[in-house]
Amino acid sequence: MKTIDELLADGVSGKRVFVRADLNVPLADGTITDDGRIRAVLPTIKALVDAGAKVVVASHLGRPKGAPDPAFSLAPAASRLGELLGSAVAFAADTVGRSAQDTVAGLADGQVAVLENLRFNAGETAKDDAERGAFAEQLAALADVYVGDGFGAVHRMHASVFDLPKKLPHYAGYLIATEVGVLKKLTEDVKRPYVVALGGAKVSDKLAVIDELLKKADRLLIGGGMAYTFLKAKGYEVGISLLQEDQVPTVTEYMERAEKQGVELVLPVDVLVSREFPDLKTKAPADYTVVDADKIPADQEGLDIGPKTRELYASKLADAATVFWNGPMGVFEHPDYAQGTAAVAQALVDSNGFTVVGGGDSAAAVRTLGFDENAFGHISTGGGASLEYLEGKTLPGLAALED
Ligand SMILES: Nc1ncnc2c1ncn2[C@@H]1O[C@H](COP(=O)(O)OP(=O)(O)OP(=O)(O)O)[C@@H](O)[C@H]1O
Ligand SMILES: O=C(O)[C@H](O)COP(=O)(O)O
Repeated sequence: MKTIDELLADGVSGKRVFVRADLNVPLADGTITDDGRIRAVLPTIKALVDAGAKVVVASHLGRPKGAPDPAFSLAPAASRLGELLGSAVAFAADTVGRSAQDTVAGLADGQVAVLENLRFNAGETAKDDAERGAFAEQLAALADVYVGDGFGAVHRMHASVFDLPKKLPHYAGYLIATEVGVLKKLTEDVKRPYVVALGGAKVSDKLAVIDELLKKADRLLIGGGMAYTFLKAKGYEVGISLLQEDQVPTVTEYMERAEKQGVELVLPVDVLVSREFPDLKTKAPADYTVVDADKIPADQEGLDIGPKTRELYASKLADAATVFWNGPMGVFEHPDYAQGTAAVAQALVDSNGFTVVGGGDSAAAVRTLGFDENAFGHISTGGGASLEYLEGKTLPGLAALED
């Protein structure tokens, strides 16, 4: 994989450099609640600015349905990027249309533009190679060189991640180089016990990873929205909790395999349940109760791990030599449901092992709950991406940069 240092050594002054970043930041009412992913790509953008490149930054945000949707505009991320750079950043109101073309054409050397959300175009995420390729062609017309630095999205077979680098000279940015360097350590000689904690809400994406983790980890702790598919597989009532019903047989098989292979698969023993999802805007006190994991009422949903589980998970993390944690243990955006996530974060801070936190929301949770980033071995910007990397999968965005 050629890195940005080689590009800089060759000189990029006056060249249009397309930087595929992951600016998929958490937003509340249009305000960024954690800018970690923007800060993570700054070294790459700054180096290009200093070298006199015309920097064209592109990213997705959320999961809009292939058409413009103001709720998913990248405008807040563009203005935050400008603040962090300390200079104005141009913003194109579309991704490949007239606004993008004019904005890029108007860039002076050392200036930065951000394009509107890549996923406002159906071609970005299209399954059809030709459709993706056609969109990549339009993106390629905006640049001379490609720098891949959106680590959080490298597991996606998307036009800007996979097809575009094939059409332009391509390099890996500093973030991708750092992320791969650290995660590689977890795939090569991992120190044991190796404990993996999994939670979050992207359950269908992440359940598949367990298949591979069962071969690698000594202990798996399951929390967050992921836990309820396991509790269901144990035959428990999960009420209206997040559930991947079609995955129940697979999860049953995982539990059997874990037992056979001597991998400890640890599930919540108690949970915080409520009749309603909390108000994340007002953060009004939630109306919840603590119940044992086999006593979830049919009309309620599990929104965090309970106090007994917090203690149990902390004890299961205490002797770990290596920890990988992806996905909050509960709806941490509301203070009443942040306790499980905070307990796991604290256990990592207390650990003497090498600790890695992966995921946009997990990283945001750690920071918004007031933990010092330096207390962790590494905070990865990729959730699904880091999990799939650990799985040993070929990631489209890395494969394209290696070509
Ligand atoms: N029990 C639960 N029910 C519903 N949502 C939950 C539950 N537990 C956690 N969540 C939600 O999971 C979300 C984070 O999940 P996600 O899988 O996206 O995490 P991540 O891996 O850190 O991020 P990413 O994969 O996007 O980088 C949070 O918004 C949180 O509120
Ligand atoms: O948040 C993430 O994990 C990345 O930005 C990728 O987003 P996606 O899961 O919507 O592809």
